[in-house]
Amino acid sequence: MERRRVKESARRRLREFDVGDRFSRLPLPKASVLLPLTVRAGKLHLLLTVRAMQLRRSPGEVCFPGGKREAIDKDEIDTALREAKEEVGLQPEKVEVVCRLVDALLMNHVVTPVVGFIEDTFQATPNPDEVSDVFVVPLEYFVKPSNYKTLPYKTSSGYSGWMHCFIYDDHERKMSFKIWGLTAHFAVFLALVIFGKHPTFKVEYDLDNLISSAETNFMNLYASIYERKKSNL
Ligand SMILES: CCC(=O)SCCNC(=O)CCNC(=O)[C@H](O)C(C)(C)COP(=O)(O)OP(=O)(O)OC[C@H]1O[C@@H](n2cnc3c(N)ncnc32)[C@H](O)[C@@H]1OP(=O)(O)O
Ligand SMILES: [Mg+2]
Repeated sequence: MERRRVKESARRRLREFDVGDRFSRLPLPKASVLLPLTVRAGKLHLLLTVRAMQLRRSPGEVCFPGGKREAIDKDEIDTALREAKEEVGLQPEKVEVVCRLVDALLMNHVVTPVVGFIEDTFQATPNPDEVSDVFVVPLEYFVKPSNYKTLPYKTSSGYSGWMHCFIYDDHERKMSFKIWGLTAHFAVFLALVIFGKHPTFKVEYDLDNLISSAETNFMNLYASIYERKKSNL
């Protein structure tokens, strides 16, 4: 009963923030990630992966199941579900897709976060070519962390800013995970959407206008990178 209530309240909030296919036609290559939500002990948790060390890009970093769009994918949701199946053995029919949130930019790709509920009994089977570990974090950690800092960054196109960095200690497994950059950006936004409260650290949004400020941030970043590219042609 508690599980049903927690999911219903999250579902309602998420639907208000669904961008649908609003950003689908941006002329950049596409990638998607799945933000898999599960309810454990009455609380929402997010499933995350650790990338295999032999991957060319971002080896050993924490990220969501996901990857680049392929020709067979009909939309961003298809990409996220296909990649989640390939990487952690999650069957697409076992995911209740709820919404797409505002995109982000990484490595010249538009990355779409797709949010879905998965069963609390799901047992991941990581594909060792791409994933070395799978773990879950209470979603609330991304608004009320015990170990948090910001990291500066600068893109090759000259854009500079800062990013969130969380250290999450999984006491049961006696392991620590560093969650930062794009992955932390999506986790924080998801937690803000669902909990609708102020986090214990500074964020890049106007919390009274979360949807419009997230879209404005994205379009400003897009314009600063993409318009600069066009002017270099
Ligand atoms: C601001 C900078 C940051 O945020 S970095 C901070 C911390 N890191 C993060 O937040 C991670 C962010 N990155 C991501 O989420 C992902 O890289 C995104 C952008 C979603 C792209 O997905 P990604 O996982 O790289 O792409 P992908 O899954 O399509 O492919 C990954 C590589 O694996 C390869 N691959 C594919 N299938 C197989 C297979 N069966 N066996 C072996 N290898 C396989 C792909 O060819 C791909 O390789 P490559 O990257 O093209 O060299
Ligand atoms: Mg991947």
